Amino acid sequence: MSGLTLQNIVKQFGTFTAVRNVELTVPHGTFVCLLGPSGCGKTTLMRMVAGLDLPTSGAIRLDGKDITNVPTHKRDLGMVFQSLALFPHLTVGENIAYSLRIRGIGKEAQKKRVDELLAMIHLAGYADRPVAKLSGGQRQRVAIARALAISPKLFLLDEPLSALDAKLREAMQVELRQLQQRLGITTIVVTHDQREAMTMADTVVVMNGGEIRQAAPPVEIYRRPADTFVADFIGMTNLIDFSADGTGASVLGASIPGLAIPAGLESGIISVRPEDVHLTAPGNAPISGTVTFVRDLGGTIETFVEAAGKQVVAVSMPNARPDVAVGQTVGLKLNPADCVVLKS
Ligand SMILES: Nc1ncnc2c1ncn2[C@@H]1O[C@H](COP(=O)(O)OP(=O)(O)OP(=O)(O)O)[C@@H](O)[C@H]1O
Repeated sequence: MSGLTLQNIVKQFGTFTAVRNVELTVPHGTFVCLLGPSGCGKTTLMRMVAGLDLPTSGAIRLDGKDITNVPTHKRDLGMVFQSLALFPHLTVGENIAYSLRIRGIGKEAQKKRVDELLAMIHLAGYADRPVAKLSGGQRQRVAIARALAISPKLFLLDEPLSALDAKLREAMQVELRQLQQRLGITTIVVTHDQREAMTMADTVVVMNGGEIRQAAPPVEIYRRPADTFVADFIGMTNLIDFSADGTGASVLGASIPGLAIPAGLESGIISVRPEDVHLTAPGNAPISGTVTFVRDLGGTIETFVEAAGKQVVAVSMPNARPDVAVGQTVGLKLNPADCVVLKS
């Protein structure tokens, strides 16, 4: 298969298991984000893909070839790691040309490639600038260009945008994704920022405790989280207890017929996105509650409702603004198809 395959990767540091039984396929030309809280094993996994660490067991294949024991410099990688800063005493052009120069590529070819890359990162004409005179965003673009100079098969970035302020960071996320799409390069990015992962990735790999909890396209991670950890980590969802009642489930003190509960499960948690909670008149829906807070964010309106002692959030667009006030009793409609039964 063309692309990267991780087969049953385990990494132990002494008796501590930092990465456990990771199976992952990254098809050629796709963009994967490794996402998870601090200490979940993202960097450890990335370092093994880069050849900076050896797995305790398991195999890594690139385009079908076993590269588990191949040293980093023979893996055909471009890397942007936090620890790999630009060379401060070199110019922008010299930084980008570095890996071409050590491969013995001629001066003319180096210059041509540097100009090509500078145009790609919107810094045409910057070749002779000292890197010390660049802004944070410009530096990050130069680090990206330097990693891409040799046209690697695999592009690895560990928290590449974390040092940038929020606005620049968002702009760079779009830029990085566009660049990757233009080049069609297989790319893996480590991040702990769910919004960043959802913006850029074809596949978001959510990790916790050294394990992959879910690997899926952003929309699926968002709409159909696999378990309570993923739902909670992605955030802004309603996590509601249910108990099976024969025809469906009892949720917030009311019966929701048609909710598909796996056989044998008597109770658990469902995830319902706030945009799938529909507010209606109290007699119009099985669940009723009291409005406790309304937050108008301009683009969306969030209505907080307390039902059966639990807080539920409903999100509406301004063109469907709910006519409700704090203290009012409302009905809550949940469509069984929008309720995701989570693994614990
Ligand atoms: N060389 C090492 N020796 C011992 N333990 C290590 C080593 N490297 C990482 N660990 C441990 O392995 C676990 C995973 O670390 P890792 O750096 O992969 O997490 P991470 O998800 O990248 O976190 P962060 O977002 O904070 O960088 C952590 O508990 C860490 O302390």
